[in-house]
Amino acid sequence: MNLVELQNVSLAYGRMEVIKNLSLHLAEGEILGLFGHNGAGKTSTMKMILGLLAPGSGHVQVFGNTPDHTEVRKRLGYLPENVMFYPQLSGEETLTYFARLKGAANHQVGELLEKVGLTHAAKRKVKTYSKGMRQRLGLAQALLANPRLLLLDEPTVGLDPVATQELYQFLNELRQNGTGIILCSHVLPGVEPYISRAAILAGGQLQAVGTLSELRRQVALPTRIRLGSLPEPEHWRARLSGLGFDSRCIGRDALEVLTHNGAHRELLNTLINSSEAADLEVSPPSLDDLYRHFAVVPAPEKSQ
Ligand SMILES: Nc1ncnc2c1ncn2[C@@H]1O[C@H](COP(=O)(O)OP(=O)(O)OP(=O)(O)O)[C@@H](O)[C@H]1O
Repeated sequence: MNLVELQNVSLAYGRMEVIKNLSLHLAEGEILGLFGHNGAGKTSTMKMILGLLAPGSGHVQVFGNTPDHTEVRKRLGYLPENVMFYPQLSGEETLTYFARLKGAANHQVGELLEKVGLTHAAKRKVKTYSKGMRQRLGLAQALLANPRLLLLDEPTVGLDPVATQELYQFLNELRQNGTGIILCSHVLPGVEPYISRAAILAGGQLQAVGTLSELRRQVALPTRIRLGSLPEPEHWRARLSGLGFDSRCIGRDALEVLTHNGAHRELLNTLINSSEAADLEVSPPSLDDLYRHFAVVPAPEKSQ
């Protein structure tokens, strides 16, 4: 059974339709990256899964039930885009409060504070927390009661690079234990290795969904080859041009070549057999490249 199932869902605020005929699912043990421009409809989609907004048409099911079902709420964790807490409560009091609301065991409070690296600040009032600390507390709150489904809206906002990587590794562990995760982020490179599938929204419509390999097969985007540590980049540029490859200089001693239709294999053969073999980096189209290709906003609906 899918943890989340959206079938032909549409949603309007007043007369403005912001989600159009959206069908999407999330299986157990999957991390689905939900991507799109500002105003694409990511948060609205999450709110429908949470039962905070009802679709105008179509169906939303969570664990096979309607989202407002009490059992659904108990097994769901949510980190909103803007985390808000009572400023006068300490981190520990905040988490204890949410633990009571969610029926989570008390020992989870200390464990989760430890997990998100806030033990040292547990007794401090939340109003003295930095942005990243509030975000960590928000994550701890979302993880109370061991949810089977996690909805994370921009979870890495305010986190430093190490904390961001730790968060993704932790989400990966949860995924391996069967938790399903939907996460929205505008920072694509960091999340790329961790998502099972990407769903790309633009103007409230699903433009593409699939694993990165599936999305790559749908479009003919170039493979990037970067040649570094070249003693004479201009010499190499001319040589590559003779072989029919356009390249551009990157910094003092590197070149980048964009190859199409599998031509990177031919180029790699040539380069590997060269006596001056340089540092080589081969990159298939990235999540960022795919996003730029698919997230095309219909003109009248551009970013709000
Ligand atoms: N309460 C509301 N009332 C009216 N319109 C709204 C409301 N909330 C969102 N919208 C509109 O719905 C559309 C989708 O907004 P939503 O917040 O879902 O986008 P998003 O993809 O999460 O954007 P962002 O990346 O900026 O967070 C936007 O056009 C937005 O202006």
